[in-house]
Amino acid sequence: MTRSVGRIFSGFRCFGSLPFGNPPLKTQCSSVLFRTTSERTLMHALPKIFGRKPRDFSLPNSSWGKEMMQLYNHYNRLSKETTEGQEDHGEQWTRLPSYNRTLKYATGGVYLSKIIQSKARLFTRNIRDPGASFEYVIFFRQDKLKCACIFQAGHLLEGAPGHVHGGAIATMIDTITGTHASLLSAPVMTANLNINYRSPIPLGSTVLIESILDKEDGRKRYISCRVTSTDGSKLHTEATGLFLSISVSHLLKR
Ligand SMILES: CCCCCCCC(=O)SCCNC(=O)CCNC(=O)[C@H](O)C(C)(C)COP(=O)(O)OP(=O)(O)OC[C@H]1O[C@@H](n2cnc3c(N)ncnc32)[C@H](O)[C@@H]1OP(=O)(O)O
Repeated sequence: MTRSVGRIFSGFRCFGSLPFGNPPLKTQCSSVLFRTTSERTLMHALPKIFGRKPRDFSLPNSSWGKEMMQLYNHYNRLSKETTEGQEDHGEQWTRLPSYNRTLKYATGGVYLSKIIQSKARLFTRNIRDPGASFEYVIFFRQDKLKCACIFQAGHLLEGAPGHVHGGAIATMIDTITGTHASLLSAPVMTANLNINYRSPIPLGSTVLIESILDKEDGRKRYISCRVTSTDGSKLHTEATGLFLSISVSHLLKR
């Protein structure tokens, strides 16, 4: 039990950055998660245990439009160039892989059924039809002071006719600011979100969501966020969030 809780905690440290996909994250997470030979063996056996390698939802698919692809290529280029050139570590961006069963994959399949029900899926990744709901990819800067998310809103996210539902926008804001906070000090939970909706987001369009760390104070992380058009000229939404780092036992309380 204690060991399982320990592994879950390790998994949370990689909450937004899982041991598959991007090489820098793989190194970071695997050093935490798979220290023993048996754990490494388990890691190699994972595809057999789960049948196949989990789908990384943050990679391009056929539904991604021109703007989504342009921005993705932009951040991807910055990630590769700075990684290869080792020029400026502060400006180095990294793509975060994204799975629909984050904690299960982050912990190499070791989890407590009390926390993860077998049918549980990450809210933003539970519709497999490409382009129907939340298409997004998050990049973070290596110094973790800034995250950038490219978000294309699918037809299932309608609120006001022809526009994205405010709750869907809030979900994306919680996702990027929560991911940002968890990169700084996982595990975290959202304590407060304040959102101002400034201009509606047309359904099917692509927007840029950027988050910055405003302040750290003990267990508290204050993160603010702006949703804009991809060229930054139009402000759609502004938000601030407070995230509190928690102990794993907090999640076991019922
Ligand atoms: C991969 C995708 C990532 C997505 C991330 C999504 C994350 C989520 O959505 S989490 C789900 C939504 N959030 C929740 O359900 C959280 C529910 N709330 C809770 O569990 C608890 O209230 C929790 C954990 C936030 C805080 O509880 P606890 O750890 O006991 O802290 P507590 O002792 O009450 O407060 C600690 C400090 O924070 C402050 N604080 C707590 N809540 C708030 C709040 N809402 N507003 C302002 N300050 C607050 C307290 O005043 C206190 O301040 P100080 O230390 O200066 O006295």
